[in-house]
Amino acid sequence: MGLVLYAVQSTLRVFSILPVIAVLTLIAFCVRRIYFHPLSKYPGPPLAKVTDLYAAYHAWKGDIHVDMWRQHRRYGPHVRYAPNRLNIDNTNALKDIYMGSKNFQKSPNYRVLRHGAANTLTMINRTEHARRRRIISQGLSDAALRSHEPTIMAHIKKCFDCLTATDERDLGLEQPMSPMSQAYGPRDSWTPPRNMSNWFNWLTFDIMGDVIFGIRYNLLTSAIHRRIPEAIEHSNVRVSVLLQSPIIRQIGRIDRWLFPKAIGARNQFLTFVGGLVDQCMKPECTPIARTVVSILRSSHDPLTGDKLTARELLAESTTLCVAGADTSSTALAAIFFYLSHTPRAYQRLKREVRDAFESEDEIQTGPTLAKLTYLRACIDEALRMSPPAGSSLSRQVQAGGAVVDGRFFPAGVELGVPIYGIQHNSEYYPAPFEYRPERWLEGESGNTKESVERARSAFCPFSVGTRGCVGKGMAMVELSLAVAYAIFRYDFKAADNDETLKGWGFAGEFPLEDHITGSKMGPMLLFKERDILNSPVHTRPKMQLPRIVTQLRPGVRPRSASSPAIDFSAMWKNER
Ligand code: HEM
Repeated sequence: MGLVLYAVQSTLRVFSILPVIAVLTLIAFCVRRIYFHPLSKYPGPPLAKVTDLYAAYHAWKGDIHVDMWRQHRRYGPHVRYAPNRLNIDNTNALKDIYMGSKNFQKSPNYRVLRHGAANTLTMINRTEHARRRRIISQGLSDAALRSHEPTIMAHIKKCFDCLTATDERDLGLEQPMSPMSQAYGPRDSWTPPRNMSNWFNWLTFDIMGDVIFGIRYNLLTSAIHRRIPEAIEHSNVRVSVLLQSPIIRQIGRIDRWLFPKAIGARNQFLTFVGGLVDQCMKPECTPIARTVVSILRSSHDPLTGDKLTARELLAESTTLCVAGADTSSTALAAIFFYLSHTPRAYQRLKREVRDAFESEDEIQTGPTLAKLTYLRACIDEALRMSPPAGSSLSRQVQAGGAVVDGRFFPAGVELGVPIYGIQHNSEYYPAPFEYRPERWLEGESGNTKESVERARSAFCPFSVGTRGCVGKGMAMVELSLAVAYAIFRYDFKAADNDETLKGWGFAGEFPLEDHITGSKMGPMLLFKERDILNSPVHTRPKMQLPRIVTQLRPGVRPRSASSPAIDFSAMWKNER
């Protein structure tokens, strides 16, 4: 009996000291992370030094890009933003991490972004990635872009035709549109306010569907698939949290009950894209024009001769679709937001574009568009202030360590440069919260060659180096054509009650919630057809440019002697 009592008492004693052991272990764990970690000498938010749940919280909230910027203002250029992760806010780090030493790989956390097989964006291993990228680049090469351009332009025209439709009922059309000129006459009064985030989401998804798969989603004209961009936004909330703190998924899949809506949305999207790829892979599917998938199906790695398997093709096309649509629509919404709230820039851009072209059919990539330096400056300035992917893209130091910004970092540590943060660093951009396209133009507003180069050196909305955006050329074509076309053909202005400006914007900027890419609202804009007939007569000589074919899926654009092959890389050569 006494023995039993003794056993019970001992058990109770052990149980009573368990919480004490747990607390001591936790303290030891925190002390180790704070004081005995290779990053312990770097400052940062106290909670972030102990757990990556700090970063996960801001990813969930959507203000991680702004918080990273804020922490640099508080602690300086080096901020420990998670126990094993350091953010560095200068151009030395941008060069060293993304463009310099080969001793970096993407953070293993990128695995949470995978849909089934690994893809170019989520691949960690450098050699594997290089092989895959050599194949993917063929689908987005300059030659491929030239064949995609008429499709892109046709969707842009359709978008503005729809959103300026005289008949409001047309906005919810369930049928594919009839030829635009018949269905939509010119509008000579202001449209009601249009939510441009929606319109640009629909536009860019239609473009990606057509260019990648040769399939029309028709989000611009039909409500049937409009839930897809929303589904991606929901899904991104969960994934952005897991990217910061993958342990949330590893511990008993608690993400399933934290984000049930996001998981449902992801499955909805994957089923949708899976269906598209299935259609494209059928032998009888022969698209009218070249699509990215049709190019990738027949491409092989020039070094190894490898081709993509069906599974890899699915993973790649899904990624291209998401990576390309979401980001470009955010960029477009930001550009229109800043133009509609900066009359000086808007007026100057109007003059530049309207003087350059005599008819909308002249608007295409080529020497004239490339000469529109203010247009390019307006786009860059919007990408600087509201980068569609604004947080820090972590890279892991490999065996042997790496020197970054003059300091040595051992293997296993993760480093990154916050994109929104460095693009708001006043060392590179005086008055960083002001929309000033002129800052990109040498000789204007006191800009010197050095000051413009300094601004360029920190500009990284597409990231830089071998893991920089493979779709940058295509994105810049989309943005330039859409802005030039809208400016040429319409007048637009912000709605008086533009909700975009209220509530969740930061320092008067276009408000973005950063969940890997930015989710957005607005701007609310009104459009009116420009009165071309009564505008001042152009005095410049008419340029000999070929007309572009405007119907949807027109095939490869015809070339003539007056239409030299365009070197897209040269057009955007200032970019890295
Ligand atoms: C304004 C539009 C765009 C922006 C701001 C943008 C931004 C970026 C950024 C910052 C990265 C690096 C991501 C990282 O390291 O984690 C990236 C990578 C990537 N982007 Fe874009 N992107 C845009 C448009 C596009 C388009 C149109 C496509 C496809 C057609 C695309 C496809 C990709 C792919 C596949 C990668 C992975 C590249 C690699 O790791 O080799 N993006 N993009």
